[in-house]
Amino acid sequence: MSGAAAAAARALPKAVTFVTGNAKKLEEVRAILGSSIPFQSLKLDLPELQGEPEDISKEKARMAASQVNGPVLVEDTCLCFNALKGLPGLNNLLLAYEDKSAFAMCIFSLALGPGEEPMTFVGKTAGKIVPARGPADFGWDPVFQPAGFDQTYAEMPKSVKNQISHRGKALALVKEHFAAANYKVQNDGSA
Ligand SMILES: O=P(O)(O)OP(=O)(O)OP(=O)(O)OC[C@H]1O[C@@H](n2cnc3c(O)ncnc32)[C@H](O)[C@@H]1O
Ligand SMILES: [Mg+2]
Repeated sequence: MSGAAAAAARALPKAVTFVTGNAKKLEEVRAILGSSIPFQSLKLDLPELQGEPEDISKEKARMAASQVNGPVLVEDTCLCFNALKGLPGLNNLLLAYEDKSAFAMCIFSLALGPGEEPMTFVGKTAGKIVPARGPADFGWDPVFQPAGFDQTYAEMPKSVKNQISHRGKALALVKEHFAAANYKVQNDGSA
């Protein structure tokens, strides 16, 4: 991707499709992107893949782009306390460990269409695992307390979470990319 400086506008056949089956994610992505990147959302049944997070994400984007036959954005998130990925009983498992540090990581991959090499955008937020506090309506939000804050993700206002979160940071990079790449949508998502 080197040397592709402030390019001429690249035409996209339609608006970007954000592929997810997770309503809470979608809510946050909507709030963070606002009107900066026009997108529609779609739930696709994609196989669960194995491998390195960035490779998984790229492969997910490739599959989604061929199914959608257009530009797609996909996202994978993990609470990276080694292998423990927000499983029920997480807290009890972690009682056995002295080190409660963790980080939330979000990887977005953007594929502009079928056969196009996906680009990835990673956001990380460091913190620690704590006994659950706050509303339990989104995954592991109640047990993740970001570094420098005394509230868990679940306790803080959404606007604060979105500003400092793994997802917010990754989407800031996506936005930068869109601003620099100057994509032009030919048919504004009416498909
Ligand atoms: O369709 P996709 O987009 O893949 O959605 P998913 O629900 O499968 O989402 P992931 O595999 O990326 O996420 C793994 C788990 O982490 C949870 N999760 C993702 N983002 C989170 C966040 O910001 N806060 C708390 N939990 C989150 C999510 O609810 C899942 O249970
Ligand atoms: Mg998933």
